Amino acid sequence: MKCGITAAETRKSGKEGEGRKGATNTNMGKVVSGVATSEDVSAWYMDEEHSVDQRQPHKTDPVQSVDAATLEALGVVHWKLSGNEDDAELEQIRKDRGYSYKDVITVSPDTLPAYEQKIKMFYEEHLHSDEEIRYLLEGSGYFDVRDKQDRWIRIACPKGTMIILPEGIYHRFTLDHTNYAKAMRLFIGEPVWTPLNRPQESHESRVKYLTTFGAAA
Ligand SMILES: CSCCC(=O)C(=O)O
Ligand SMILES: [Fe+2]
Repeated sequence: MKCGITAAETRKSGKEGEGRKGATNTNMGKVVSGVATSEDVSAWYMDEEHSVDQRQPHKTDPVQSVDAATLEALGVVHWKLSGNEDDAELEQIRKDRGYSYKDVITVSPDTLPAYEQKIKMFYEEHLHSDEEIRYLLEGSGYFDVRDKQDRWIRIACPKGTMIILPEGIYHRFTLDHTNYAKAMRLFIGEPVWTPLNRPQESHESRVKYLTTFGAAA
C-alpha cells in the first residue's frame, strides 16, 4: 500500500493509530488497494543527544511525530509491503519506476564485509546523485533525512518498508537495537552507491533537489 497521503487525509485520520480503515487510494495507478493512514509511517523529529547511541530512537519528549505528507513534501515516498522478495506491489513499483537492478544487502556484524567501516559510512550525512531505494526484507533500521529547516527526521523502517529517498537529499542510515537489516537495493540501470558527504551545496544533484523540494513549506 502507498503510504504517501494528502494533508487533508492526515488531518481527518487524526492521532497515530486511529487512521481511517478500508480507504482505497486511487491516486497511485495500479497499486490501489490498501489503507493510507498516518499509522503507516512512523517518523519523528530527533533529539540532539549526540552522546546517546545512534541505534536508540532519539525521540523528543514529548514526541514530535512527522506525517507522510511532510515526508512527501521532502520528496520521500514509502510503502508498507509484505517484506517478501516476490511481492506483487514491489514488482509493480519496479515496473512503473524502471528499477531494472536489484540486489540484497545484509547489514549485520557477521555478514557485511568491513562492517564497522560501512556502518560509519552509512551514518555520515551524505547525498547521492540518484535516488536511494531500499526494501526491508528482514530486520529493521532508521533512515534520517533533513527537513527544510535542516532538522533531522528519523524514519523507522521495519520489515516490509519500501522507501525512496530522492536524489540530492541529505540523509544517513543506522541499524536500530536489533542490529540487523536485510534489504533489497534497487536502481535504474548500473548502480552507483557513492555517498557524497555534506557539504555538497554546488553539486548538481543538491541544486536540483533544492529547486524541486527546497521551498519552505
Ligand atoms: C537498509 S540498507 C543499508 C543502508 C544502505 O544500504 C545505505 O545507506 O546505502
Ligand atoms: Fe545513502
